Amino acid sequence: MKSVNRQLWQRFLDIAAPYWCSEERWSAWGRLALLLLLLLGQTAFAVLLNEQTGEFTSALAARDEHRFWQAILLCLGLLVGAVPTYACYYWVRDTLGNHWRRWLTQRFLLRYFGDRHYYSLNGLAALDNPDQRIAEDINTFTQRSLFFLLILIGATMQLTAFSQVLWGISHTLVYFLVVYAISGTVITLRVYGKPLTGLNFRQLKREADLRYSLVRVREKAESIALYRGEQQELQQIRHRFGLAYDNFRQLIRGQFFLNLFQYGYSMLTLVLPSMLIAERVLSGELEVGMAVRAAGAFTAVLSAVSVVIDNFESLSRFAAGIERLDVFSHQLDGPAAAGDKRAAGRIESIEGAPQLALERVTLQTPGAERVLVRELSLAVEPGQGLMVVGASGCGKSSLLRAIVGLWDSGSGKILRPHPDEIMFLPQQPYMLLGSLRSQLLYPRQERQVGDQELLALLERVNLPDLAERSGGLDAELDWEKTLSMGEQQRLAFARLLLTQPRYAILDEATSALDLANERWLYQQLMDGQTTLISVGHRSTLLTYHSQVLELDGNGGWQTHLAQGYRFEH
Ligand SMILES: Nc1ncnc2c1ncn2[C@@H]1O[C@H](COP(=O)(O)OP(=O)(O)OP(=O)(O)O)[C@@H](O)[C@H]1O
Repeated sequence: MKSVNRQLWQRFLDIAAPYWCSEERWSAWGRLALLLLLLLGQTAFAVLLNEQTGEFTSALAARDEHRFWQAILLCLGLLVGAVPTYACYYWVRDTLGNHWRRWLTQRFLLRYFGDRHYYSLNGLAALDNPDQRIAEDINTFTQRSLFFLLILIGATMQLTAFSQVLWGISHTLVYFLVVYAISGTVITLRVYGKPLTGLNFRQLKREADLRYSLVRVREKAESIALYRGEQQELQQIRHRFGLAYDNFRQLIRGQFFLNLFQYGYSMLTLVLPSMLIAERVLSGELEVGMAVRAAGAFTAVLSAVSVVIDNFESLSRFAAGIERLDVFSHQLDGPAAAGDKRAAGRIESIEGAPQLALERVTLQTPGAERVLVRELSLAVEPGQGLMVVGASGCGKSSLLRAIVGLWDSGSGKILRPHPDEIMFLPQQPYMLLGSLRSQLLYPRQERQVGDQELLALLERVNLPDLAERSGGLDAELDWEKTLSMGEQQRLAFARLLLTQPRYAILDEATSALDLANERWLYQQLMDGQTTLISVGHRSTLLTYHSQVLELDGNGGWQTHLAQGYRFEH
């Protein structure tokens, strides 16, 4: 238990500490200091109010009108200061939490998009739902961290302030409290600690899985509708909901036993302090008001020493969230940090080379299940296009992935020009959410290109009326749903013509087009300075390339001159 807790504490620090040392540290520490001041104010007001409550109760018992009204007036005066102190406390706390969340989200996002982790971590079994971790777990982390930090500090202040009051009234009550609180905390941690944290961890995952399956239905609505796959989807979503539901049922059960313990523990204290000092009040040694003060101080000290017990449910949820963020953070630090002992080696990458070349490249699938290409060496000189051919599943797309650096399992060396000089067109074009203008400029939105040039570009890819019928270059539509696959492929080609990279890698990028359109687009590309590397199943494409690389699917390969090559696939 001890080592688990220490680990958790370390994990917490790993995630939390960078913000407090960052460029925002001064405002962060400033806000925290203000919060502590406000907390101190809260404790002071609580002590003073408790004192005056005892005072006017004693005044009532003594039927002393003057003393009573004096205490009431003082109480009201204290409230004038207490109310804004309490309200400001929450305002400052939540503002600090919000700033921390912004900073931490930004940091995770940069790491997620850096080194293309969003791609390499995709589908990793150890890392479910990174989206939920970024959108929700970070928010919960920052809010809960402040919440617990402050209640711990608040509890310490409360303990210091009220235990003095209580000590002045009765030593027995203090001794009793210490034993009572320690035993309660130990029982809670021992009995409920692990199971509740585990259940909360699973709950977060299952809720995220459920949401993801619903998002998928929204994204793939048309395919599901065409297949009439509603029953299958419904079953799948029900299954995921069932898992979340069952886990939550277990959580409720665990929570029930925790509540039984918590309420038994705290309700006993309604009578215990009065029982322990009753004799001294009855004998006249203490005033009645003292009993009220003692009860108030007792409750305050008890809630201070019982913070773990009282907040155990949310603490276990917090611990589960820390674990999820910690795993995510380690995955973002790279495979070595995440403990990924991949069987295969890595293909070395050299960027900024004058031309594309492969030196003794052996390419494997990411999990090293299959060797797709063995010891491949070739160079693609400028103007000398390469066409990759072979039967379906032999590894053509995978080789292209390796060429652009997405896959690197294997050995050998790939030399490639600077990434800005290469553009990849996948078979399924990516249509971003945004205007027609941003589709054309993607992925470099910052370029200043005039409307006339963009309209001319649309004409060049045989989409002359697209802007007009869509409502102009700035119209925002769901392009993936409103354009046919062939139109999307032509739009993607327009990006290529606009960018005019030195190398274009086309993975069946014209598969949905008729031959005339395909010929027209390739011809446009040939007029520029772009060297092509294509995967395709049509022999008509050979014309635009100088060499052919043929893969046999078992690691074997052969190169041929494109001219005179006989297409067999
Ligand atoms: N992420 C992955 N993990 C493991 N294996 C994969 C992965 N992606 C693809 N594969 C496997 O790698 C092999 C090559 O796939 P690839 O997509 O490169 O084939 P291809 O030659 O482009 O096929 P097609 O002509 O049908 O598009 C296939 O057997 C495929 O199942």
